[in-house]
Amino acid sequence: MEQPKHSFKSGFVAIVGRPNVGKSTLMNHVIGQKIAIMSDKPQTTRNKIHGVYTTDTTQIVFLDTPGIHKRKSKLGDYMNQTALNTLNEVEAILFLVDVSTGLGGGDRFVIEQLKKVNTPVILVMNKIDQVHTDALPAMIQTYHELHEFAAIVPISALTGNNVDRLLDVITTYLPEGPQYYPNDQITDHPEQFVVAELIREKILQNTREEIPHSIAVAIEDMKVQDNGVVYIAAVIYVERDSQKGIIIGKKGALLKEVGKQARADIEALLGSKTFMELWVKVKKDWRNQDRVLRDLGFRHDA
Ligand SMILES: Nc1nc2c(ncn2[C@@H]2O[C@H](COP(=O)(O)OP(=O)(O)OP(=O)(O)O)[C@@H](O)[C@H]2O)c(=O)[nH]1
Repeated sequence: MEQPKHSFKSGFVAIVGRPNVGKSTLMNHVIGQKIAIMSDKPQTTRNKIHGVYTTDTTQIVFLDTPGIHKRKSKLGDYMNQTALNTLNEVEAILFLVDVSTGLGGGDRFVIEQLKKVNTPVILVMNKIDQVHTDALPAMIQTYHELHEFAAIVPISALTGNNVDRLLDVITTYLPEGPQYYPNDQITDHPEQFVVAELIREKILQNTREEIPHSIAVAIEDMKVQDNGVVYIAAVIYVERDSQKGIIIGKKGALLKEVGKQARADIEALLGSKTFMELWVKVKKDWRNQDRVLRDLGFRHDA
């Protein structure tokens, strides 16, 4: 994946909210025809990707964080540590509430969890088509007193009212970053693109110009093992033997460091322990080989 020439902003945003507040409706509206990735396979990881919104200048990856919605578990009133880890890692959290039913116990529970993380929380007051606008200021005040939200955006996910503004607000919280996903690729394995991109990023961060941005990372295997650990086998493709040597480093030191740094990010993203194997292979002129490009999940315009 080439780095875009102009500045590109990207990042992960978690959506939280009790059942029925309109999370799926919002996603359908935002992603619409631009739907890039929707996995209907049973979850291989705990953080499901809801959808990916891509424009010329931005990519927002929306994550579902199932753990936070649970009021009770076997351990009682406990909070899923995985969900908390995710919420700490994302750029922003969208907290959806339903203004037509008002503030409920479910909302209060989620707010308590949100207080445990430092990530900016955008309060999204959904279903404003169901209430008179005069009623909104008092509702906003009620939420305002419960938590210090980074922003409060009233919307109707159903009609699309004010959703553009919500996207603008989200964008202000995104750092400059790569386009993690291709524009129009439909895949059952959305996580693999991100995992590959994170490994590639760590290689570039740990090397100098001698390793071009054109290196590619292909995920050969990614599966959840019986013990819950996600096994990842990845191949790093370079064009020359000298590049292979650089990436492996003295006694494998550089590759080890790349693996360590990538794993930390990947574990935070997936919410699971991982075991990762990395290989470096030389594939001369791989950039000109169409089939290889497709195997690597590359866009044709890349
Ligand atoms: N009037 C109105 N109805 C909405 C709006 N957004 C969602 N709904 C309706 O609310 C219901 C629940 O919406 P969903 O998008 O399924 O809610 P969800 O949060 O994804 O629900 P879970 O999957 O149970 O977590 C559906 O009947 C939607 O049509 C809105 O802005 N206005």
